[in-house]
Amino acid sequence: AAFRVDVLTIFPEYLAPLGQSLLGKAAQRGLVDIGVHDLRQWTGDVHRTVDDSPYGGGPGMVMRPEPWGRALEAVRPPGTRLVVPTPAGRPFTQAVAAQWATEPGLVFACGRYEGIDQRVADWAAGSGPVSEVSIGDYVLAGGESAVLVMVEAVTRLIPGVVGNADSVEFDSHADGLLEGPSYTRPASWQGLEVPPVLLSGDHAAIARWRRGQSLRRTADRRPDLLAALPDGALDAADRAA
Ligand SMILES: Nc1c(O)cccc1[N+](=O)[O-]
Repeated sequence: AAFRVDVLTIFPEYLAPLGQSLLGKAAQRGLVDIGVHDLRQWTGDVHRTVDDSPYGGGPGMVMRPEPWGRALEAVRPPGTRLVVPTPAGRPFTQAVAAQWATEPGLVFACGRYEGIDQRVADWAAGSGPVSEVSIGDYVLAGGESAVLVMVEAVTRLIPGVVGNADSVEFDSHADGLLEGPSYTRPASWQGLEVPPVLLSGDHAAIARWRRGQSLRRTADRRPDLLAALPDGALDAADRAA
C-alpha cells in the first residue's frame, strides 16, 4: 500500500513543492499519497481563530488546541505517528527517517507562532505515537520548512521512490561518515586537476583514497560524528588515513 503523508498547516500553499519532482513522480506511481490540509478548516469561529495569548504570560501567541483536536480526529488514521516539528524536539536524523519509512504513514502538525498548546501532543499520544522533533538549532517561523525536509528524507527511503538504489546506500551519513569530494569531466578545469588515483582504474586504491577523504572530511567538519562511531568501526588503515 502507498505510504500516506498528511500535513496540517495554516499555510497549505507553502507545501506545494511536495507535489513536484521526485515526490511528484512517486505520488503518481502510487508509492506515496500526500494530503495537505488547511487547519483553519477546523476552526469554530467566523474569524477562523487558531491562536491566543500564552497562559502565564510571555511573548507571542500559542496555537489553540481545539482546531488541532478536530483536525487530527478527521485526518489522522488510528495508530499513525504524529510528527510535530519544534525547536524543542529530539533530533531528526537519518536513523529516525529510516525507522519512519517502515511505517504505513505519517501525519505532520505544523506549528506557527510560539508553538502548539502542549495538550495537543499529550492528547494525541492516546491514539498513536507522537514525535516532537527538531531538524536543527536555528529559529524558523514555523514547522512547514521542517516538514518539507522530513518528508523528503523519509519518502526517498521508500523502495522505488529513488531510481538508483545505490545512491541511497552511499549517501553521506549512511555509514556514519561524511561523503568525500566528487569529480567528473573534464579532467582539468581552471587549471585544477582531478586527483589522479580516480583516473587510475585501480579500484582498491580508489576505495582506500575515498575512505581516507571521507574520514579526513568528517574529522575536519563533523568531529561529533567520528566520536559517535561504534567501537571497531575504524580499522588500522582508517587510523593511518
Ligand atoms: N527549528 C525549528 C523552528 O524554529 C520551528 C519549527 C520547527 C523547527 N525544527 O524542526 O527544527
